[in-house]
Parts: sequence; structure tokens; C-alpha cells
Amino acid sequence: MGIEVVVEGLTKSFGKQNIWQDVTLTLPAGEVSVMLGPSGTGKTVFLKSLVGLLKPERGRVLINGVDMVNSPERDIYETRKLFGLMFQDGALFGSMSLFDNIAFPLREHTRRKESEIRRTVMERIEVVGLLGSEGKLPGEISGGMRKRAGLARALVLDPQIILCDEPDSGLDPVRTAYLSQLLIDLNAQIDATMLIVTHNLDIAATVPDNMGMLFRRELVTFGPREVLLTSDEPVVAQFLGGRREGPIGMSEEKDAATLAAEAAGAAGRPDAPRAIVPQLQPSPGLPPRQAVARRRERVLSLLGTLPPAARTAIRDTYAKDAAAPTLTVPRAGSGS
Ligand SMILES: Nc1ncnc2c1ncn2[C@@H]1O[C@H](COP(=O)(O)OP(=O)(O)OP(=O)(O)O)[C@@H](O)[C@H]1O
Repeated sequence: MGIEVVVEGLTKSFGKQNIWQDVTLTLPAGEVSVMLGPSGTGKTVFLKSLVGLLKPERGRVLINGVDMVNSPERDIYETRKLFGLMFQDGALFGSMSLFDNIAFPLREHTRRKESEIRRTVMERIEVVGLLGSEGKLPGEISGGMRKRAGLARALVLDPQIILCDEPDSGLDPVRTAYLSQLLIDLNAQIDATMLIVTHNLDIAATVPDNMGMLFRRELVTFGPREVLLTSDEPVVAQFLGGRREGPIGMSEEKDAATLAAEAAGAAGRPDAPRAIVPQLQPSPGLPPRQAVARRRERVLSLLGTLPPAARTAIRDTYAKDAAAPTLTVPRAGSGS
């Protein structure tokens, strides 16, 4: 089972530039979470801080009792082995075949025999739908395939925590739908704790159990998906609606005069109602996600602390659970 990640009062600056402050949240064990936020709000910096690659100046990131910010470097190094990291560009070595790229962490960090390495690599290649392409170079395959190869590489050391940085960037909507399904299938198969950074509203609406958003150097919110999806915080509503009107501007923040002019223009124009679409289910033939039952118990115990709209949405979701339509697409093939 995945491991809980507890973030407490995390603050990160580069020189005088504060990126975010006092970020506190818990990634529940084995659940899938998404972090949203306009460009430049420090989502990648957040992922790197979780894994101890960047050092926040305040706060803690607790994983199995190890603090990824303040513990001795050797404890951080050991704990880092629990992570699988998928970066934006797949971060593959251009001169190595997909097989060798995916085998790289095993050859680097374990003393496994080549026959064992081959078995693990081929299993992961199958999970991400790349069988038959293992001999190709990264430059010979599409962007979607490179992303899946990056995901396969993130999986070879049997991670219990998976961090994906914009796994959808550069993908068309169909490939993004396949990728969403792949992430849910993966969670059903390995029950790892997952955090996905994305700008993609379809992924945000259909994949996670929990959602958060960073804006203006703060964590606006983090919690069960229904909290963000029903939030009337202007920044959340603007982001989820993909609108120009609202606090998010081209250079992240708008000035007061622009906001006032927009508010006057938008007066009387109601927001379109936001529907909560069902979360994706694992593909047929896969086991159910173990996180679902744990999440249900956790979220129902939180219910009294949540805003009324989120409470209603959660009750509706669980009431409809048995009859809910499942949104499944076929498992990813090797052609994207
Ligand atoms: N190593 C670094 N040194 C100095 N500044 C950095 C460093 N890494 C990131 N930053 C700054 O931190 C800020 C946040 O960057 P980050 O890449 O985390 O944003 P993001 O939310 O992931 O953006 P996007 O959605 O566009 O990928 C940026 O202003 C960036 O320039």
C-alpha cells in the first residue's frame, strides 16, 4: 500500500522571491491527488521539495517518520527510493533504447541480475502499453509514447509514492483520456500514493480523489475532490471554468483596477453551473482500487468539517455509487 505524505507549514523562497508559504496538507495513503495552479505558482518546486531535491526554509515533509527537509541526508536518500518520478518531458536519455532507459534505475540502484531486470522492465512496458516499442530510441516515438515510457521508468523500483509533473503536456485530448485511464489503472494495480500536477481540466475532473490549488504563494485549498469542484472561491471558479475574468491574469495577478472593471462587466452574468462528473473506474479485468473504500471512510468522517456544497456533492456521489455510470476507455495501446 502507498504511504501517507504529511506536509506541514512548508515555505520555499529563492533569494528574495517567495514561491509559497505555510503549505500544509496530507496526501492520503494510496489515494490519487491533483495539484492545480496557474503557471509559475511553484507546483514543480513543490514536487521537488517533497522528494528532498529542493530545500524549503521552513516546515516538514514527513514520510514514514523521515522529514525530507530536515532529516540527515542518508535518511532522505533512502526514503527517496520509495518515490517514482515522472517529469514533464519524460526525461529520457536520447541515445538509449526505451528498454535501456526504463532499465536504468534498476541497473543504477540495485544489484539485480540482467534476467530479473529484463522481466521487470518488460512487465512495466506492458503496463504502459508499449510492448513492441522497447527497442526504439526516444526520438523515434511520439510524445505520448515518451510520456508512457517516462511513467514505466518511474515504476521500475516499485514506488509507493508516484509524482507526475504535467503528464499531459503536449498530448491531444484523446491521448490525455488514455493517460487518465492509465493513471487510474496503475493506482488499481499498485495502490501507490499519487500526486499529479496538471493544468488539464479533464484530468482534474475525472482522475483524483483529492485536489488542491496553489495561487499567490498560498495553498488555496486541498481536500476531497468535491471541495474544489464545488468551490466558489473566485480563483478556483476561474481556473476550472478556463475564463479570463477573475484574479488570475497573464502574469499571474491582475491589478485592482482591472479586476474592478471586469467585475462591473460581469455583473448579472452568472457562472455556468458546474457539474461533478463521475471519477474514472479501473479498466475491466483490473482489480478495484483499494483506496476507494479507505477514502470513503476518511471522507465521511470529515463530512462535518466541509463546506455545505461539498458535503451535498459527497453524499450524492456515495448515494449514487452503486448505480453510477462508469467512465472507462480501453487500456492504452501502443500507438500514441
Ligand atoms: N532552482 C531555481 N532557482 C531559482 N528560481 C527557481 C528555481 N526553480 C524554480 N524557480 C522559480 O520558481 C517559480 C515557480 O516555478 P515552477 O516551475 O515550480 O512553477 P510551476 O507552477 O510548476 O509552473 P508551470 O505550470 O508553468 O510548469 C518560478 O518563478 C521559477 O522561476
